[in-house]
Amino acid sequence: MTLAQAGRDVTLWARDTGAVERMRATRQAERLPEIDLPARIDPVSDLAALFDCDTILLALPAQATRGFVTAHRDALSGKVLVACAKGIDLTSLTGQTAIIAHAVPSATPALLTGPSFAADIARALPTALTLACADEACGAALQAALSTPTLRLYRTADVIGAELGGALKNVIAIACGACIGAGLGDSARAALMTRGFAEMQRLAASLGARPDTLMGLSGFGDLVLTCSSELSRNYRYGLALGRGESFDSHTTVEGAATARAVTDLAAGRGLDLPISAVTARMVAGDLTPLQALDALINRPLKEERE
Ligand SMILES: NC(=O)C1=CN([C@@H]2O[C@H](COP(=O)(O)OP(=O)(O)OC[C@H]3O[C@@H](n4cnc5c(N)ncnc54)[C@H](O)[C@@H]3O)[C@@H](O)[C@H]2O)C=CC1
Ligand SMILES: O=C(CO)COP(=O)(O)O
Repeated sequence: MTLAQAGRDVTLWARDTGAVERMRATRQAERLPEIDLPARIDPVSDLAALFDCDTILLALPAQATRGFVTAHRDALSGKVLVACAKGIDLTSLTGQTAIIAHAVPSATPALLTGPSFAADIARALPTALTLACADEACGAALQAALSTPTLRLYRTADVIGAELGGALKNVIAIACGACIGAGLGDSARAALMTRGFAEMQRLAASLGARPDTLMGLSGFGDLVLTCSSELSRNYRYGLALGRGESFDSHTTVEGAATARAVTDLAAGRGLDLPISAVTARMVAGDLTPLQALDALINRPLKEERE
């Protein structure tokens, strides 16, 4: 939307031919109601249309990326593939760019991440994001190509750090939603955000991320947004958990699978990540929010820096 508003031609591929036909007919997308698609967006359902595109943004749920890039590795060969998903793949326990690199070795993987709700960007509200690419020349070219008058991109070569910030904040957002949903208050949420951020930094450092990346838009920035806005699906899912209500199972909630992945990664590294661990158990239905609180608040007292 923002690229088309800025005058670039955009091909929008989707697998659902009915949805594509409706987008072509109504010039609106069902997930972004009441916002008109700019004329420069061309919705298509034939993957062959991507053969002419040298840069492709992949906006699939994180757990779907592996299957998609593996199935379409020939069509994606040699392209610049920009992952937009925020999650850790449960099978490989890796981020999106490692999945792309493994499935399509001839592609150049990159990542677009940071605090942004789709509806805000589509409405041309001001937004700042992180563009991460290990190939620095490609990263600079992408930064220029994907920035618009309302979307300001910052660049980094620390792909691991940017990926982990975006993935891990979703787990903490579920915990924060559960906290508010269970009526535990804003002070408790601030504690969860802060101690949750410490867990994000600890795991990211053990996986090779640069500390300053976690302090940036892709880490701290997205944590703040996702833990404090009811526009976030991860936060709303947490709210439902806290209230003991059900949640629409068709809605993409990346933090649910990533909480499990974080538990596996932490176990393999001997890391203690208590908020992520109780969140994974709440998601699995093994712990109520009040039992989670009990488990966290009764831990042995310690120094804050530990
Ligand atoms: N919606 C938002 O505001 C933001 C979303 N993201 C991230 O983008 C990723 C996708 O999120 P949304 O677009 O919001 O989710 P969504 O659930 O609205 O859309 C995902 C789309 O992928 C399609 N899809 C699923 N599996 C597929 C497959 N195997 N092949 C082809 N298409 C498939 C679905 O049919 C759906 O149209 C997530 O990781 C999310 O964290 C990141 C920043 C903001
Ligand atoms: O990543 C997002 C905001 O930056 C979107 O958050 P949700 O997936 O929780 O809706």
